[in-house]
Amino acid sequence: MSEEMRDVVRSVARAFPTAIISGRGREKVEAFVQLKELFYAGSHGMDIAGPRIDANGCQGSGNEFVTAFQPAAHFRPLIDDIYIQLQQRLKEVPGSSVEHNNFCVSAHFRNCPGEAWQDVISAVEELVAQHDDLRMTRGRKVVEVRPKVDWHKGTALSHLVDALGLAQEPDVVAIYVGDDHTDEDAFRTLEETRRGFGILVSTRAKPTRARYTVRDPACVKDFLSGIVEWSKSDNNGWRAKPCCNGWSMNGSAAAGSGPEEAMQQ
Ligand SMILES: O=P(O)(O)OC[C@H]1O[C@H](O[C@H]2O[C@H](CO)[C@@H](O)[C@H](O)[C@H]2O)[C@H](O)[C@@H](O)[C@@H]1O
Repeated sequence: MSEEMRDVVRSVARAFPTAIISGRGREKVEAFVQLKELFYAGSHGMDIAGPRIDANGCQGSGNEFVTAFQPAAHFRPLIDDIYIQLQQRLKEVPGSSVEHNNFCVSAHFRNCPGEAWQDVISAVEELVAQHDDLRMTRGRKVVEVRPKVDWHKGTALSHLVDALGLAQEPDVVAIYVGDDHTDEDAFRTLEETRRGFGILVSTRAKPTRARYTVRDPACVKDFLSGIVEWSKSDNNGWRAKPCCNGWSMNGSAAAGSGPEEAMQQ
């Protein structure tokens, strides 16, 4: 993550509750992003943590994160075992690699020569077939083993909205930005619950449940900067709150339009 992107994400998180929801293990994402203002959901949302909140609902002064929710915690021993087994099975497949993401395991084939990627998929399929409580999902040049629980990036997003007490708030709009196949779960959830909208990051036109598309991370940064500017305007109802669940108000009032208008700029 560039420093410019980190700065703008920090500014967004200081204005509104902001989360990173990723397929990676949570601590990897935290180490990569390095922002204590955020909520983090690793393992496709199966490992959720956020900043410590004090009794008044304000963000505490410490840097420590509070682990808030791990809906597949009991799967951890099985996932550890699957990681070892997959390493064993794929050690002869050139270019393959296996990654432990806490509550799921990724088998990568991005660097496989020729048709070797098919061996990766076959190995994962065979392993998953031996366990009724596991399923295989696909990402970009990666297949993953996940617990068969009804939990994904979309349910994690809904959980955060509920847990932060925002579900009943009028005029709250959740915005989810993502570029991966697995982000479609969150786009779909927002569309179905009408809690907000998704933004797909892609240079190619493709089927998506996201309402909008932007080309690349530079466009995402511009959009987030627009959100930060809008947050300073009188149109932002959160400005009336002294503090709330991990964000605090700062910056001066400025004329601005809504998030959707920022999207279209
Ligand atoms: O954060 P997400 O969009 O949910 O991505 C989750 C995956 O992230 C990592 O894979 C991605 O980066 C790899 C290179 O570092 C690339 O080969 C892969 O195509 C990308 O999806 C992570 O390695 C995977 O385990 C996660 O599933």
